Amino acid sequence: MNMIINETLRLYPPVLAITRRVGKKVNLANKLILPANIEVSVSTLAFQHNPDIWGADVHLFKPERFSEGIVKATNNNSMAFLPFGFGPRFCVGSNFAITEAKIALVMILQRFHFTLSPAYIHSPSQRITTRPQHGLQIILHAL
Ligand code: HEM
Repeated sequence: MNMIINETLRLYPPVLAITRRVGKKVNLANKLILPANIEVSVSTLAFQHNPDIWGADVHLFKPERFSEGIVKATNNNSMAFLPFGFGPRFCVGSNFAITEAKIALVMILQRFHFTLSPAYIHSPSQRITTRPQHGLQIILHAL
C-alpha cells in the first residue's frame, strides 16, 4: 500500500509548491545568485513530473516504481520526491496522514471492492490543495 500512496502523492501532490524567503544573498553552485529578501517557490509538481528524474513513463501511474525505495525510484535524486516537503520544515503530520489513509482504505476494502464510475472526469485542480474538480465517483460492490 505504501507504493500506491507514494505514487498517488507523486502524480497528484496535495501541496503544489513550497515557498521560502531568501534570508541573505546566496550563490547556488555558481549557477544562480539569489538576492536577499526574495521569495522562492519550489514546485513539487515540476520535480515529481520531471522525465529526466522519473523516466519516460513519468506521467503513468506505476506504483511499482517505488518497489525498491525512493532513492531508486528517483534515480538517486530523493529530494525530487517531496510531497511532504524537505529539511527542518518537513511535514510533522506525514505519518499521521499516511496511517489515516491506510486505515480508511482498509476499512473500505474489508467490505467492498470498487470500480471507477463512467461519470468520472479526470481533472485534477487546485483549491488550496489538489483535488478532483468534479468529484470522484466510484461504484461500490459489497463483498
Ligand atoms: C497528505 C497529507 C499532507 C500533505 C501532502 C502535507 C504536506 C506538507 C508540506 C509539503 C509541508 C511543508 C511546508 C513547507 O515546507 O513550507 C507540511 C508542513 C506541515 N504539515 Fe503537513 N501535510 C499533510 C498532512 C498533515 C497533517 C495531517 C498534519 C497535522 C496533523 C500536518 C501538519 C503540518 C505542519 C504542522 C507543518 C509545518 C511543519 C513545520 O513548519 O515545522 N500535515 N505539510
